[in-house]
Amino acid sequence: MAGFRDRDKRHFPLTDSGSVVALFREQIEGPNDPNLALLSITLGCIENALTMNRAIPAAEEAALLRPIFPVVDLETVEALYAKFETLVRGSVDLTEYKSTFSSRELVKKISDVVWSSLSRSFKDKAHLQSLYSFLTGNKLDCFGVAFGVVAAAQILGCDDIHLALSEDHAWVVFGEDGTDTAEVTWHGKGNEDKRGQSIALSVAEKSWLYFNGQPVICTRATEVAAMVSAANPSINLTMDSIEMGALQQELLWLLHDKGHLSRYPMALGNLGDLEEISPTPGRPPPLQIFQEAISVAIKHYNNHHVYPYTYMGGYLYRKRRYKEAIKCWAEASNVIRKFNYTREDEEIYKEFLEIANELIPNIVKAVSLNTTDRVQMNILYNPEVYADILRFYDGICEWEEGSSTPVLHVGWAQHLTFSLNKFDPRTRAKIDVAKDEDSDSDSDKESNDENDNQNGKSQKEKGESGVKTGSLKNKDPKEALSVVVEDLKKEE
Ligand SMILES: CC1(C)CN=C(N2CCN(c3ncnc4sc(C(F)(F)C(F)(F)F)cc34)CC2)S1
Repeated sequence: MAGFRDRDKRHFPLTDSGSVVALFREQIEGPNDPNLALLSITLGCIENALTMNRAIPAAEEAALLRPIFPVVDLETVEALYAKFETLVRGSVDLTEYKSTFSSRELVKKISDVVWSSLSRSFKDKAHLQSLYSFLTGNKLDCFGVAFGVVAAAQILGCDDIHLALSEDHAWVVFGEDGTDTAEVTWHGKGNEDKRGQSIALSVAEKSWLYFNGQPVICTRATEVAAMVSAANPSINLTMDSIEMGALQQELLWLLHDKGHLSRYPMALGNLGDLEEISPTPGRPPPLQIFQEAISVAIKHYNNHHVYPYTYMGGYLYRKRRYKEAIKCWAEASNVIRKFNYTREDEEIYKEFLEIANELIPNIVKAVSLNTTDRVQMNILYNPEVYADILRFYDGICEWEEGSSTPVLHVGWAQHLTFSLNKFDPRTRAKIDVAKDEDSDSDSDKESNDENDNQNGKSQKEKGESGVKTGSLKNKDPKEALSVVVEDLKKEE
């Protein structure tokens, strides 16, 4: 049973990042499970102090010699912890739930306790992910609600209730073998929340949102990693708190060194981004961290995560390593083609839209203008780059195939033709698009659809009800693209 122990209290007052790291280190090293509520309140308190109401530019603040890192007093954290514990224990009568393992009813009850305390205000602002926000402002974002349910479960001694994460949604797993699932928060805008329902219903749609059965299942330590990853150093749209970013980076390295990021690609991606902003001496470069995230996704999640490739692609794009960036985006598309697009997949749709309609056009514009840089110019004469752009689009076409919601529209075609036409015609003639072998995509898509095939519907037949878009696999690229462009124009 988690509680605020004397050994925890000894760390307070926290006066600098080192004392915060020491508290997290002791909590993670055990012997007991880390206390999620204690750590979330503490981290949220620091984030609040470092990012909220910091109207004065840092330079002036420094001139005022005002200490920036907040002192976190034991009384503050203890009072908020007691408030959370009183709310949770006061609302859930455990004698009503007899079994050793948690039931769906208990999970729903805990979710209701968090849910009913929320104010009805704006939910997708920043800094709404911690229990500090919940306890001082009754506000949580959708991740924060899921995290709050798990922190409350820990206080109740429900050690079988854990956080499950996809790339854009969070839910919980529970029960004897930890395979029961339940929605505990909402997702996106304008979607009715499905709290209490099991996820199985949604995974049937093979949507990216539910990862098609490959979510990150957290332990208490990975739940600490999620809390740290969800910390938000931004002060406003243009400024980040250096101190909060540095603290987040130090905590992620602590978790990394303890092996708690070894099944959490997005946290590794976050760490890679932080290392790009401010490299830690003696630590691996960002690219190596992004590569580690990709390897984890391949090893543990059957290569069903998109973000490891877009983390690396974004980094390479910023470093003007355009050829390698485009290869990453082709790999990202190779992941998304395994899914069917559903209306709750907007976040990843926006990701691919930005790559196709902004980043790749910017690259072909930049290299065709910048004729001095031979290396960059060569991109438009490089059949591999051209083939990777075709692979990128082919994955999106396949993503759309058999989906209930269309992905592509004529705007995509305009950017597609703009980008491809910038390539030298001889280069376009050089590539050999794989004919319709039994490529892994068929097996991937089919393996996802085996239940469809079991009830007699092949992917194609299933595709009848969905949107049909030409896939490039078995056509000459130019002919295939003209099919895609014509189809899209017809829809206009
Ligand atoms: C390459 C990118 C566009 C840069 N940032 C990306 N992020 C930022 C960090 N991020 C995350 N980073 C760590 N953990 C999680 S758990 C999670 C989520 F499940 F969706 C939740 F909980 F619903 F918000 C999201 C997320 C989501 C993806 S992807």
